[in-house]
Amino acid sequence: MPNIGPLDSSRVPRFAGFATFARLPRIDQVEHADVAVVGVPFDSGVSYRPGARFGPAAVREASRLLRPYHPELDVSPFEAKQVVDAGDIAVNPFNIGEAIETLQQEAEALQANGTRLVTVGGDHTIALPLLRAAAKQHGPVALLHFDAHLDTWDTYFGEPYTHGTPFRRASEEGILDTSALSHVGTRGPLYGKRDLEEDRRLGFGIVTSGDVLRRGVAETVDALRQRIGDRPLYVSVDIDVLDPAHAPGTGTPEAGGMTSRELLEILRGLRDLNLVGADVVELAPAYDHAEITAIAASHVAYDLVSLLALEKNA
Ligand SMILES: N=C(N)NCCCC(=O)O
Ligand SMILES: [Zn+2]
Ligand SMILES: [Zn+2]
Repeated sequence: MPNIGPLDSSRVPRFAGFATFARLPRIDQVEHADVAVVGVPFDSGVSYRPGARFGPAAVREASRLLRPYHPELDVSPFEAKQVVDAGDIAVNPFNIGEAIETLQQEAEALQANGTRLVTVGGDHTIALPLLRAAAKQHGPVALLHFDAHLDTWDTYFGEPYTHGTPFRRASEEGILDTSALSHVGTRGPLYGKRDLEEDRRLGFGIVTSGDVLRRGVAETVDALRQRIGDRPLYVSVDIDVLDPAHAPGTGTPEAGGMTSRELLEILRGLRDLNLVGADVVELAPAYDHAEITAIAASHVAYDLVSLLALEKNA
């Protein structure tokens, strides 16, 4: 049986009908999903502008124009694999601890039959339970973290579970492979030099936004690939890695970021690694204009799905 693809846009115009990611079938319309795009409308962990809870709905709307063939990766992801929209994982907006537990359980349940997840947030808090779920299946994972921020801070207002702390917690929990951790696109003022020292102590390598500019995409990709090797890899994309010109719709914007072209080019350089899961987070549509950020996020999600579609064992 061929995989069920998106709605035929020559019969039903793209702008008509329910918004699922890329107009793909819902998870209950297929017997087995190889790859699922799933939303997590949660933003109770933010430190500045709220609104990422509306990210999944905005990505679905902005993804209506995505087409079924990826020329740069030479793959038709929805033919190669059964890709679905798994809807949203509903979590408690008033209790971060409970939300994290629920999300971990639901992600584990979705993954149980070998389905690989591309999760659309939601704020960056959600990366922690998603990493826990990935590590449960694959052991400690290599992490490629695209973000203006380190997100390895210890606490905010004494609270350990926030969108600025997921990778500190993940590191403490032993679910990251500390020999292959990279931040990409880092920039902006910090609280102090100690932020960098502590981050380095956790094992992270940093490719700043300026490094990407100076070294270019090809050298950046080479260095990242060498570090990752054949380890199980989780990719976390905070959309604020992009310059506010490319992603105004986000909660903690920082000037001097990457272009969406650079980000997509780097992602395309990641083919034939052992990608086990990914997320795109921190899209806050209320600050967006003309869907600039939502379109960027939906293309990032499409590229991540395409990378998973190329995986031999996914
Ligand atoms: N956007 C994310 N994930 N984190 C930003 C935290 C930066 C801060 O409030 O100091
Ligand atoms: Zn960030
Ligand atoms: Zn972040």
